[in-house]
Amino acid sequence: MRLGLLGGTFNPPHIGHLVCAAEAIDQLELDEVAFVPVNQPPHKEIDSDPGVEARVELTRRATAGDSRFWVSRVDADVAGRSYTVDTLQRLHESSPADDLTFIMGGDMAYSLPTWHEPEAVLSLATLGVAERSGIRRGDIVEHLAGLAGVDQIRFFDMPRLDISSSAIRQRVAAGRPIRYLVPDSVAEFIAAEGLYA
Ligand SMILES: Nc1ncnc2c1ncn2[C@@H]1O[C@H](COP(=O)(O)OP(=O)(O)OP(=O)(O)O)[C@@H](O)[C@H]1O
Ligand SMILES: O=C(O)c1ccc[n+]([C@@H]2O[C@H](COP(=O)([O-])O)[C@@H](O)[C@H]2O)c1
Repeated sequence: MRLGLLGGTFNPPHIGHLVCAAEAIDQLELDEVAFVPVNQPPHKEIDSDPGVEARVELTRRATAGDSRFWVSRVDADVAGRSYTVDTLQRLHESSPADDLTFIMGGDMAYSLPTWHEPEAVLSLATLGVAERSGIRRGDIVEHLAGLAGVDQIRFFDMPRLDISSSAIRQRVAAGRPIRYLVPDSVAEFIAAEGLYA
């Protein structure tokens, strides 16, 4: 199977994540996309973290309407920080026949040289990079030149959606609406649990 992986904090998931995954399936010819909520990302503290179980539940709700999407606990179950190279290694060991594509927004691709063992990441998976926030593929390729396996990167287009989880949290805190920016079932859980208020 050609399996896409979209890793993130998903605090909360929003339509930018869903469009990104759907466009990756379409343009990179993937069969499915597993959303991978991370317990603790390697490079940042999670702002207003409701806990990994709440973020897993939010991600389940966000992906429930599409049979090609599912939620993997491979990083949620790791105590402490998880590095993508380890995540890919675990997935490769559990399903060696799967062809893995690690999907990310262009902003994340730019940071790849600072990741833990980026060349090993590129040896374990294709990188599927969405152009986002005006970051151009030429700039990314130039920035990553010199990394072995950089030819493993595949780009795909998506409509620019200027939406981020931080902006959603700020809206909730300010009492502004988030309807249409997140699936209704996500907004309902945020309201019911009083998240980000
Ligand atoms: N609007 C968007 N368009 C395309 N890709 C996105 C968008 N928002 C997030 N992504 C990508 O989804 C992945 C997971 O992102 P993450 O869960 O950290 O969301 P975020 O909105 O960037 O969060 P935050 O605002 O809290 O930093 C990353 O690869 C990120 O680049
Ligand atoms: O492995 C690394 O060094 C590494 C560094 C930065 C980000 N990542 C992964 O990239 C994904 C998106 O990160 P973020 O910050 O948008 O949540 C998520 O799965 C992170 O674990 C991984």
